[in-house]
Amino acid sequence: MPTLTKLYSMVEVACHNAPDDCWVVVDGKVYDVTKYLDDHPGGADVLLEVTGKDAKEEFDDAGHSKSAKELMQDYFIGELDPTPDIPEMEVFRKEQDGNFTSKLVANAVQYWSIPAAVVGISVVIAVLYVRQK
Ligand code: HEM
Repeated sequence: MPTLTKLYSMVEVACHNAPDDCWVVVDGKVYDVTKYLDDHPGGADVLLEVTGKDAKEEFDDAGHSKSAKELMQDYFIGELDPTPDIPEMEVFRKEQDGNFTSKLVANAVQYWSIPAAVVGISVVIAVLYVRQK
């Protein structure tokens, strides 16, 4: 039967970095070694040095035995989430200048200048036409 494996981000793992809350990552697997600190034959210090971090290199350097690797399973709590962190979306808002009058003027210029020019030119042409008669 398939089992559900909990996924942890590296950000979350990094929060468990104390002697009373000590997680380590080895080969993409997350271990809570808090209760093993005092029993670890390599000492608590080496584990505390890599707590909240990926300790694959240090773990391999120590040349752990097969039985040590089997023992690790007792402390396994989940796997590292392979999904890359998605940067938070930034919301861009057009600057609000808050000045009502200047906005009104800007809108008037934008939307009324052409019709007003057309009307003005038409009036001038009409006046000239009437005077000629
Ligand atoms: C759940 C995780 C771990 C378990 C269960 C574990 C278990 C053990 C065991 C049983 C030994 C005795 C030697 C052997 O049988 O290989 C040992 C030694 C050692 N471990 Fe770990 N270990 C763990 C994680 C780590 C990590 C992350 C590091 C490095 C940061 C580390 C560093 C060492 C060192 C330096 C020794 C001493 C090696 C020696 O004296 O030759 N261990 N460990």
